[in-house]
Amino acid sequence: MCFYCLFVFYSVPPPFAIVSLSFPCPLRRNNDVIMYKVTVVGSGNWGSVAAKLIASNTLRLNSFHDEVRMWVFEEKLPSGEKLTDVINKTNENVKYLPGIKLGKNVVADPDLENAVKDANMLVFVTPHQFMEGICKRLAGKIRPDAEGISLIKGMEVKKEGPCMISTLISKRLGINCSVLMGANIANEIAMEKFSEATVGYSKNKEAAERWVQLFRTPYFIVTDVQDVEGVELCGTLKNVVAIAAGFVDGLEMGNNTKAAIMRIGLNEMMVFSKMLFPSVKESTYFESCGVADLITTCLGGRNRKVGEAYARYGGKRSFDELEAELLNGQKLQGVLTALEVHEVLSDRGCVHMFPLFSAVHAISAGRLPPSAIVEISNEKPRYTLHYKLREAVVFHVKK
Ligand SMILES: NC(=O)c1ccc[n+]([C@@H]2O[C@H](COP(=O)([O-])OP(=O)(O)OC[C@H]3O[C@@H](n4cnc5c(N)ncnc54)[C@H](O)[C@@H]3O)[C@@H](O)[C@H]2O)c1
Ligand SMILES: O=P(O)(O)OC[C@H](O)CO
Repeated sequence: MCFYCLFVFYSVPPPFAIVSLSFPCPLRRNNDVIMYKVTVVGSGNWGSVAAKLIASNTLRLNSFHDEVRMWVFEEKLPSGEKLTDVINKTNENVKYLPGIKLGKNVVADPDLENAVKDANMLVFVTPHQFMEGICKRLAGKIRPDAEGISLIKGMEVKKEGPCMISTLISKRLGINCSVLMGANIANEIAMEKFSEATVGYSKNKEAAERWVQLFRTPYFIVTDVQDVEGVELCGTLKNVVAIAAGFVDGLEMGNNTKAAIMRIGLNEMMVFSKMLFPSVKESTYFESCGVADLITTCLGGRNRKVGEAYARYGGKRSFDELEAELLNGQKLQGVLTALEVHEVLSDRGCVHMFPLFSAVHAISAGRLPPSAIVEISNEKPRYTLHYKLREAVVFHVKK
């Protein structure tokens, strides 16, 4: 029900309200049936901004239910109040997105099963390490006609091999799952500064277009590409490069070195993606999810920030400690992803093809000093990009 209808419902005496509500709502452009109900699973920094973007559109678009439910991993604030209660009272996520109103139609809900039960559009946006547990809890509890989208930048490595988060969601919940990635530092989008994003889908173009409609605003431009793996791997792997960029900042190596790290990183991202999924399109790297996200994350992201601090302390303080000190409950993805990438590379016997990814893992695991990150950029490249791409694909086919 829209705000006008709610107003009629509560302020007009019952018999007249029923008559009024049986006419088409004057605030709706036509009398479409409302078909889609959205729940956001996650309420961190990006999760809260995603809820804000979506909530501004569900109010405007006929086919979406106005209310947007947002699942909150409940926690107590220093005041003793519950985060969910404070969000619902103030319309602000005071811990993960202070100072920004989410929209009155965002309802925070600490009960995961309750939050998803009526939704047929599920937006997943939690740190990737929590998704396995969340999927276990949700299996069999969601609508069978639900569609999913993952905004999560990360992957899992299982015994059977690497598993993208959208695949985990698809398999565990039995639903189609697209992805949305891009140059999207959440705090900037919260302030409605212009940015772009990419929706990646595999088969269902219609669903992808609906996601574009749900997220797109005049300041948040979303396009779709048929390359779900390419888009998701861009978002996942750039976090490893961002850690490297942070090391370079901490070592005060300057802009040329950082640009070199970004170039080498992009190269490794492309080769790694092709190795896992030969179908990944090179053009995807020129969408917002590719080179643009790599740039923004290496300039202004949280992975970069904590990587910088790690190098400034000469590797003497752990990432966990620095994350807790600098990010107030927000989570880094890059260190865990570097480990996951390393496991894939070791398993396939091709660590040597990825000196930057491997150095980030070795440094963050404390086996090399932060300065090792620039030593690898002194190495003569042993392959051209095309040679590497070919080798990666051949390797994949052999496996
Ligand atoms: N913040 C950004 O700028 C940004 C932008 C684009 C994509 N992303 C991606 O979005 C995803 C979510 O990041 P975010 O920034 O919204 O989160 P965040 O790092 O700001 O917050 C951490 C969240 O995890 C929750 N949490 C803590 N323990 C948990 C548990 N055991 N189970 C479930 N949840 C738990 C916290 O309550 C909080 O909501 C990540 O994959 C990130 O890479 C973030
Ligand atoms: O702050 P980071 O490093 O998690 O990066 C945020 C976004 O992914 C940038 O698009």
